This record gives sequence, structure tokens and C-alpha cells, in this order.
Amino acid sequence: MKKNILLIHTGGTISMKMNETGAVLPNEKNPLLGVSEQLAKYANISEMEAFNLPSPHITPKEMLYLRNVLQQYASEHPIDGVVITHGTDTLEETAYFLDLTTKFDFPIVLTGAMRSSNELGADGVYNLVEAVRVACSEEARDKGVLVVMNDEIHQAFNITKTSTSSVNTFQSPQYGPIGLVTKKMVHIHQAPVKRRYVEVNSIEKRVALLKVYAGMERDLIEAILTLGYDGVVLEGLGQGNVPPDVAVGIQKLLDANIPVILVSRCFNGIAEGVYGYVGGGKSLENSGVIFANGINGQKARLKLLIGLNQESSPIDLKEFFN
Ligand SMILES: NC(=O)C[C@H](N)C(=O)O
Repeated sequence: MKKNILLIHTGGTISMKMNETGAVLPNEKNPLLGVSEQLAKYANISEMEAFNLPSPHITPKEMLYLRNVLQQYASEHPIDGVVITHGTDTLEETAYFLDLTTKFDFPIVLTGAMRSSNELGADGVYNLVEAVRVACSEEARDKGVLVVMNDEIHQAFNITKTSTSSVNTFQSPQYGPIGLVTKKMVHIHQAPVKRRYVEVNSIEKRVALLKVYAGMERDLIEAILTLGYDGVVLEGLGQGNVPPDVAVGIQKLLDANIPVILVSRCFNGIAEGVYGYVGGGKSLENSGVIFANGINGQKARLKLLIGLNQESSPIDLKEFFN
């Protein structure tokens, strides 16, 4: 029997066309709308357009809106899986946001394209067909939010965009893809990383993300205080270290009860408190900096934002990030 799949479009290159000057732009009418007819042989598709935005225009508010659309739809209709088309620039962020804030057992699959709909070798409809096949698959149930592009299945937790233009852009640096899509089957070969569900109903707080570099000074860190941010994620050096002057700025934030989360600017490996020199990760940890376990900066930022929005039942951030 055919599965019931909800297909939600949000925009991105998969929904764009290139004009005669070579500019890739959203169209008034999303060229993907109506694609459900081509997908009918795989599933019963209900199609909706949540918005039609380039993904750099998407904010946590749109992510929360998507979560709410999903919850509403699932409470009113029988549903076996969801596919969301999305721009690739921030796709990993929306995927991770939904991973943290939903707890359905059916698959939620995000996909996109690196080439617009009228370019030679456009990858959009191909990726979409594969995403629908994964969303229909029994194997993909209970695996959290997934990203399907270029014949691979990845977990939201680990995936990141690694190339500006290649169709092979999405990679999971720590663990690799958790599965493959071939012409004939959907195959998941790795157990997913354990998920954590958080109930979130509003996104009001402000969290910044700063990259640490050699010779960085404390003024940018102190600006977090003066600009009124509620928290900051730092992409530290190596295993999670910062220059000495940055450590002075961090102490000021901690003294003002502003949470400071540390990830590594290396895209492989896990940041942890090892070094005891001034600005070393061990010293930072001792002063109250929290290490984010194996997620990248943009995802740690969303996690902190979600954590800080638990106002009715405040969350222990240290425990949350561990
Ligand atoms: N390939 C893409 O989808 C990139 C585009 N700039 C977007 O994220 O909307």
C-alpha cells in the first residue's frame, strides 16, 4: 500500500530558476509546486508551500513555524513521513532545529539542490524522489530528522554543508552517512546518535556565534554584553582553546551570567577541556564555559537558543550540552 507523505516546500535553489543574466532567483510561482504528480508512483503526496525563501532568509522563527505546521498536520491527518525541500545554505540548521524539537516516529527528511531547476544536470527533482523514497521506508523510522542528497542519508546532528557548489556538498564529518539510496533500495547501515527532545514554544532570546582566531582580542567578546545578547557560542581553536585576551572577555561574560558555549572551529573531532594554560580549554571549563559535544557552531547556537527559551522550566545548560 502507498504511504502518505507530506511534502512541504520552503524555497532554496531547488525552487529557483536561473535567468538570462545568469542570476539564480526565486520565482513568483515555485517551479516545484505540482511536482507531486511526478511523485505519485512512490506515495500519496499532500503538498504545501510553507514559504518560498532563499535559505539565508530563514531564521529560527521560520524553523519554529515549520515545527508547528508539522505538529498541527500530524494531529489531523494520517501520516507516514514528511519531506521538506529547503535551501542548502542553512538546511543543516533547520534539520537540527526540527531534530531537537520534534519527537515523531515517522521519518522527517530534508532535501535541496545545488543546481537550480532549469540548469543542466539539475539535481533537485532527483534528490526529491530519493527523499520521498526514504520517507516511505520502514528502515528510516525512528532515526530522527534526516537529510537526503546525492544518494546519501545523513543525520541532522552531524551533517554540514562542505562545498559551495558541489552536488556532493553534504557530509557528516564525524560519522559519515548513516545510509544509502540506490536505484532499488533504501539502506540504513548505522545506528543513529541518541536524540534529545525539547519542547519550545517561542524563540525570543538572542544568541551570537563568533569564530576565534589567532590574536583575537576581548572587545568582540565584550560586545556580547553591551549589545544585550543572552548567550554566545565560540568556535574555539583546536580542542577548544582561545587566546589569553579572549579568556579575559569570557570571564566578564560569565561574571554577568551570560552562558558561553565552546565548540571547535575544526570540523572534525570533539572540543573538550584539555589544556590548563591561560585560555586553554581546561581552564575555561573550570571557570564555567560549557563544551558542546561534537556539534558545530551553528548547531550549538540553535541548541543554546532553544535551551534559553525554556523559561517556564529552565534547563540545566551544562547537562543539556552533555
Ligand atoms: N543551493 C542552495 O539552495 C543555496 C541557496 N543560496 C539557498 O540556500 O537558498
